[in-house]
Amino acid sequence: MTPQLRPVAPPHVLTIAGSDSGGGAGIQADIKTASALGCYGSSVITALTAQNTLGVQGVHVVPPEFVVEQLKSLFADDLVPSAAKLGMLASPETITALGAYLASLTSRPYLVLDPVMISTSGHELLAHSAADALLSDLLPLVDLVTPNIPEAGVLMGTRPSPTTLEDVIALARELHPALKGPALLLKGGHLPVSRDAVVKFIEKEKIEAVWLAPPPIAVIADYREVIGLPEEKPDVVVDVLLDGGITLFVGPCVDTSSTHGTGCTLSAALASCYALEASMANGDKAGAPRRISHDAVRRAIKYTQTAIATAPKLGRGHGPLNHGHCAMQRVIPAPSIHDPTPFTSYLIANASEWDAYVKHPFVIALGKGTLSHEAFAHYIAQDYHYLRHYARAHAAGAAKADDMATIRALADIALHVAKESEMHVEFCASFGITRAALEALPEAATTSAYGRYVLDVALSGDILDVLVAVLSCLIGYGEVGLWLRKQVAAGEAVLEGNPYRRWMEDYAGDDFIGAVRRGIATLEERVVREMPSAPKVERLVQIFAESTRLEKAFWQMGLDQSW
Ligand SMILES: Cc1ncc(COP(=O)(O)O)c(N)n1
Repeated sequence: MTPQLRPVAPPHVLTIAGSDSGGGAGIQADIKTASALGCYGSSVITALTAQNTLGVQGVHVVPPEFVVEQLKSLFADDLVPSAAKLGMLASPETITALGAYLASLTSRPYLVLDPVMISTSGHELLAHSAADALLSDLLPLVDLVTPNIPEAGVLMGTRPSPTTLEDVIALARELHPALKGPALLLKGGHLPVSRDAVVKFIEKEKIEAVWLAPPPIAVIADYREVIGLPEEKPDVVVDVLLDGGITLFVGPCVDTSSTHGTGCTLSAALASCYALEASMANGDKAGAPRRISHDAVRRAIKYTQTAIATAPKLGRGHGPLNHGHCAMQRVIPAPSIHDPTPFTSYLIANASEWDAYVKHPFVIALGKGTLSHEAFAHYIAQDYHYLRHYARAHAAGAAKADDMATIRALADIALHVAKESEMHVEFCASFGITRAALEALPEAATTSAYGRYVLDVALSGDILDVLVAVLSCLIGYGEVGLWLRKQVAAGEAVLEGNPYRRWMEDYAGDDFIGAVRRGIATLEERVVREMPSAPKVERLVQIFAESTRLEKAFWQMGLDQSW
């Protein structure tokens, strides 16, 4: 199935950097990153490099006036980015020209500067003497700067050679005020350390750490100490964020030579994650806070790490990263004020039987009060059976969730379903079917097919599968409830004297609609967090379409009173 592209404007992220003919770093890495993270990428090119995984064979610097001309084309009230990253700036003249242009803007995009100086292959991409121009002309305008340890040394005018985490943090603390403005993310990739060292440090200094690597296991560390073993080997990379406070981002150290373009990728991911968050908060308008959240930093680092860990082995030297590992975000944008529930909208748009389900003849007859008692009684008794499976599916989902919010959301719905089933018992009583008779009634084939499909997905799938399998029923009934309410207002359905009035009011009521909203929010948050791959999205689309088809068959079973 081909996912439909949805007409939602993605946040715009600009890269001001050099071109890498090899495609692993510079402009090429940045645009791939922006696209993979669901942003629109544009570029202002400062230099062309003849480059591959082995090294840089040549550099052709773009005249500074032409760099500014490119910027003017974008900012001429046409393609104005909400965030920009600056990478290889090539010359002090370009830095000065860029600084003057950016300072002249009435509203600057959020700016992330990766002070690229030397390529991984050892080629000088910006003379160290340009550090002064960076410090005086550009850094005061920038919101976040992301040097690695050697680049931090050049900006400080010293040659520090930190050997411990303490040294790295001291370097960050010394450099930050010298930058005169921007937040600092000092990347620790050049000095992997052990998890033990991180734990000791954060406990001693009482500072916050965000663990992207498996967190340390205290009893194992304790055991090592007791039996006198040396500390664990250096297996994590610590990036230090100074933004008023200090936070360590601790990620796994991946043993690989595929690291070409890592700095470019991370800074582009930071600009993208900022832009995504700003678009969620402010609909991509000016006035978003010029401060990147720790969650956005965590997401950008996580994206980059996965790109390193899954890098294809290309070329004979330092290979490029795998930028496309979460490229599905191109078609499923993050929630924004334009569309707060893009993933749910996407699932519905791809479920061809959605309308046939929510506007089924059973529903129409129920709204008019013309549905036969027998048809409704058959339906409600089977729905009682279905709800057992449905409640179990939520409980299975709660058992698979790994965070309290999701556990609570799913357990709440399981409980809600159990309560909802009491309405069925009461309805059945009014039709002369006792609770005992109801429970003894066999499941119709359609009930088994649907109930057990949902349960099967819940037991065999992951948490996203569960959330999607139960969604069609949850939001479909809310949709039916609200649609019937509108039909009543339009004179197409009736409440007065309708034997199914309570059913209609329950599914349009605040209690049920609140559960629908919470279900949608849980799914949308999860999708943003997990960034599922394109094949995973296809699987989710298929699960939703299948449960929608089975929902439609369920109404039909009621009409036909079939077993
Ligand atoms: C055009 C350009 N920009 C930046 C880098 C730095 O990337 P790396 O340090 O991974 O070589 C590069 N090699 N080429």
